[in-house]
Parts: sequence; C-alpha cells; structure tokens
Amino acid sequence: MKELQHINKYFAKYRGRLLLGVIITIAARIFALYVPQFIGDSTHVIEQYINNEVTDAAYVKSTLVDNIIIILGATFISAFLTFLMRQTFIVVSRHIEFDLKNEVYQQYQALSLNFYKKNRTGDLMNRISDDVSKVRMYTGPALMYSVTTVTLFVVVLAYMINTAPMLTLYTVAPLPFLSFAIYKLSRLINKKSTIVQQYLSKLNTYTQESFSGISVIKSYGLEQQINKEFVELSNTNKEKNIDLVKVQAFFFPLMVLLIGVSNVLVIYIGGRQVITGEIDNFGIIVEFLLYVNMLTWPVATVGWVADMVQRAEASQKRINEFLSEEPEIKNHSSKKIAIHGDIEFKNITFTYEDTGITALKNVSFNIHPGETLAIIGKTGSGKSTILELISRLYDVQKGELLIDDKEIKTLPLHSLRKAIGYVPQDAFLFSDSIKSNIKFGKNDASEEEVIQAAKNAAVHENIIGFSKGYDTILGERGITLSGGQKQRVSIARAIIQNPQILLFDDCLSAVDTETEEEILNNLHSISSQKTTVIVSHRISSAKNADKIIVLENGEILQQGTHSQLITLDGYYKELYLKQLSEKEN
Ligand SMILES: Nc1ncnc2c1ncn2[C@@H]1O[C@H](COP(=O)(O)OP(=O)(O)OP(=O)(O)O)[C@@H](O)[C@H]1O
Repeated sequence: MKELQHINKYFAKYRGRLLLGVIITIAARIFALYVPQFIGDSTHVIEQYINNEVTDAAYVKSTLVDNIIIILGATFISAFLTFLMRQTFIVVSRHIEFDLKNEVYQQYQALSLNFYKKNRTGDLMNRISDDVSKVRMYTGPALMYSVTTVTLFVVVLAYMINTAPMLTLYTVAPLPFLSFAIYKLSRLINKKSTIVQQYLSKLNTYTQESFSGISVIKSYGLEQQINKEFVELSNTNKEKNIDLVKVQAFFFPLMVLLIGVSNVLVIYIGGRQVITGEIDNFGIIVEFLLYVNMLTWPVATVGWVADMVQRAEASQKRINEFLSEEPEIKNHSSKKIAIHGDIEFKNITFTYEDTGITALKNVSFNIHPGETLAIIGKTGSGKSTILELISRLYDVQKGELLIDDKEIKTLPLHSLRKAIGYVPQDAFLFSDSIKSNIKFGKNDASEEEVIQAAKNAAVHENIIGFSKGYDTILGERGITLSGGQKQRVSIARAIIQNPQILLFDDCLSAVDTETEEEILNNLHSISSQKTTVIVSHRISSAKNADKIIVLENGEILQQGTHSQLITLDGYYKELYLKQLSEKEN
C-alpha cells in the first residue's frame, strides 16, 4: 500500500463527499436489515397460527399487512440509499481519476525530450489510461465494497450473534472459503485478461500500421501476406479470449455453490436446533437464510477487492516512477522578460547521453539581432543540435551558451521559448484545420494575421485552392498535404508569433528554388530586426546570410560570408559548384 499513499491527497481533497458516502452506506445497510427481520417475524406469526398458538386470524392478517408495508418501505429506502452510495463513491473516483490523469499529463509536458526517448509511446499511453483506470478501481469500487462489507458484517453479524450464536458460527464458517476462492479466481481472471489485452494491443498496432502503410503494402503487392499474418494474430487473440471465458465461467457457479453450502448448513443446523428446542422460533431459520444471502456478495467482494488493490498498487507504482522523474531542463525563473536575440556559442561540446554521440565539438560563433546565420553541413554533422540547444531542448554540458549575454539556463524558460519560432525538420501538423495549425503558434491571432503568415510562407495560394480553404482539415480525416506544403504551413505557424529568434531546420528542402527564394525574400523583410538561423543543405538558402558556418562531424570547418567562402577551397565551394552545375544542367 506504500505506492497508493500518493492517492491519499485526493482522498483528503474529497473527504466531505467520502464521509457522506460512508454515512449513506451505513444507513442503507441498516434499512436492508429490516427485510429479513420482518420476513422472519411474518413466518413466526404464521407458524404460531398453524400451531394454534394464535387463533385470531384478523390479528395475523393485520400483522402480515403491516410487515409487508415495512418490508416494502425498507427495501425502497435501502435501494434509494444504495443508489446514492454509488453516486457518491463512484463519482468521487471519477473526480480522482480526472485529477490523477491531469497530474500525469502535466508531468509529461514538463519532462524533457530525453525522457521521451527513453520511454516508448505505448508505455506513456498505458500509464495515463490503463494504469490510471486501475487506480480508479481502488478509489471507487474497492473503497465502496470495503465500506459496504465492513458495515454489513458489523451490523448483520451483531444481530445474528444476538439472535442465535451457534447457528451464526456454522452459517458464516464457509464464507472465508468463498472469499479466498474468489480471490484466487480473480487473480487468474486478471492474469488471463492481461494476456488478452496484450494480444489485443498487438492486433491493434498491427492493424493500425497496415492501414498507415497501405500504400507500401499495395505497391509491393503484399496484401495476401498481410492478410495471412492478420488471421494468425487474430486466431491467437481468439484462443486467449476463449481461455479467459473458461475461467470466468467459474465465477458465478462457485458463488452459487458456496451460498448453497451455507444455506444447507442453516437449514440442517437450524432445523436440528428447532427440534432440540435450542431455537424456539422457526422464523429465525428463514431470517438466517436471508442473512446468508445478504452476506455472500460482500464476502465474495473481499477477494475481489484484495485483487483490485494489488493491481492498483502495481499501477500506481508505475505512475509514481514517472511522477518522481525530475525534468532535466529546469526553469529557474517564472518572470517574463524580453529577449533581444543576441546568441553566442562559446566552445560548446555536446554529447547525446543515450547514444554517446558527440554531436558538437568546441563550437564557437555569435549572431546579433537583425542578422541571419546559415548553417551548412553534411547529414549528421550537428546542425539540428545547434538549434535544439538554442531552444533549450537540451542543456549545454561543456562550454557556454549566452543569449543576450546571459547564460541560457538563467533565463526564464517560458520567455525564451516564447521568443523562438522553431520550424523543425519533420514538420508535424495536427489533425485539425489548416487555420488552427497556423494559429497554434498564437491562439488569439486574427484571420488577417493567419492569412498574412501564410502569404509570407508562400502557401496562401495553395490553401485557397482547397475547397474549404483555411478550414480544410488535415491528417487522417482530411487531406494530405505535400511535403513542401507541410513545411510552409509550419513556417507560417512559426512566423505568426512574431518571434525574436527564428530557427529553420532544413525546412525548405521540399520546396522548389523559386518558392524558396520567395519565402527567403519575405523573411528578409519581416525579420529585419530579428535573429534568424537557417539550417540547410542548399547554397541557395544560405547565400544571402550575414554569416555562414560549415559543419563537419560536429566541428566548424569554415566560417564567413557567401562571397568569402566561394573563394576558399573546401566543402562550401565544392557544394556551390556542384549545385550550380546541377542548376545549369
Ligand atoms: N536526439 C538524439 N539522440 C541521440 N543522438 C542524436 C540525437 N539527435 C541527433 N543525434 C546524433 O547526433 C549527430 C548530429 O545530429 P544532428 O541531427 O544535429 O545532425 P544534422 O546535421 O542536423 O543532420 P541532418 O542534416 O541529417 O538533419 C548525429 O550523429 C545523430 O545521429
């Protein structure tokens, strides 16, 4: 239960409602107790009438009518209170589930990129959905059934012992076995259903991938093979399900068997006690039969609850592992400050912890507001890493990164990120309208601002060509944009925030050179006071930059302007001549 202590703060938050739930549960059980009592009393009156101990038929009749009214009233009140009990406990558990999900999600948002690389997406999804649901079972049903069982036991047992102590002992004797058997069975059912879940998730992933990659499957003519694999997976899934159903089928027969044993004991022992005169009233046997049936379900739930708690504990342990994870990128100030965009790299060496790859080696350069820096280099030379360090997606390990002459770690993270418009290499767009995707960078942007950003990114004409224009839905339910269109929508998303620093990571690679030229010209006019960093493989993107650096294996090989670099032998000149001849051909 150590792990589940994390939930106590939520129990404290909803303590008022939980207390109300407990009171309602106790009241519901007390009213439920009237039913067997008055049925027993009615049986006793009939017994007395049959034995001629009572001869007044009118009296018997009126007693029975009174009892029926009481039984109906008590049943109705108990049922209504049971309804309220569920409303209280289960609703609280839904609130706790909501709070816990938000807590986990907030933590996910706070954690750094490295965390996402260490953990698989499926795992992250499972903790926020599956594990939180299992913890909810602890905060809701498990709590509710525990309160019900304890209340019922205290109230019913006290009454039973008071009425017939020996008979009580014999009657409740099989109940612990029932509880234990249900516990064992629940464990087995859960084990089997976990296996079913695993196969189901395999099947889902397989199906989803085959839909996403349908064009590859069709173009390689692999439909038959994929079909065969699907049938195999589906078949295993079916077998595991049948396995589960077999075990589940034992649940109710087991309960009925044990209730039956208790009932037989009540009739046998109770009957003998009536014969020997230990019990003077036949109604008690009827009353006890009803008590046994009342106790059976709560006793069965003890086993069930024990299993639920164990599973919740395991799930909360997994959740706690994530919650205790410290974000690697720490924010030291929540102040809002203006960032001007002076960037200086001083002897920076950076190694990715997970791969051990040193992506930057002793890199130094600076750039001021109003300037454009272009970074050119072969694939894997460390270009993107420079942009990731400026956005503080990773922290510098060796050397100094200064923004506005201050160490980047000392700047308020929110102000820094707000001041940056970052267009990553693989433009990610949400399954939403084009307008919402552009406005993602600035929620309160007006229609005109969206259009202006799209115009600057040279994608406006494409967008108005779609029948729904800016309301065109992208992604699974909508249209698929071309690579170049995606890149330009994501440029529009970055420039709409009017950021002080613009970082473009090879995001013009999929557009033709004329469109590239148009975008660069637009950028030039909107970013005259801003700091712009353009990563590219193309000389055309770099040639107008104020400064160009050439990277190879994480080191700066060359540095200068276009006119300087084309006169120097080296990578830049080679690339320039190669791309020039490609253009001419
Ligand atoms: N997130 C990461 N985790 C581990 N290693 C990484 C990560 N990102 C990049 N690397 C490694 O660091 C080196 C530099 O990568 P980087 O992405 O900065 O290169 P790049 O010049 O931008 O390449 P490209 O032009 O192909 O985008 C590469 O060897 C790469 O494998």
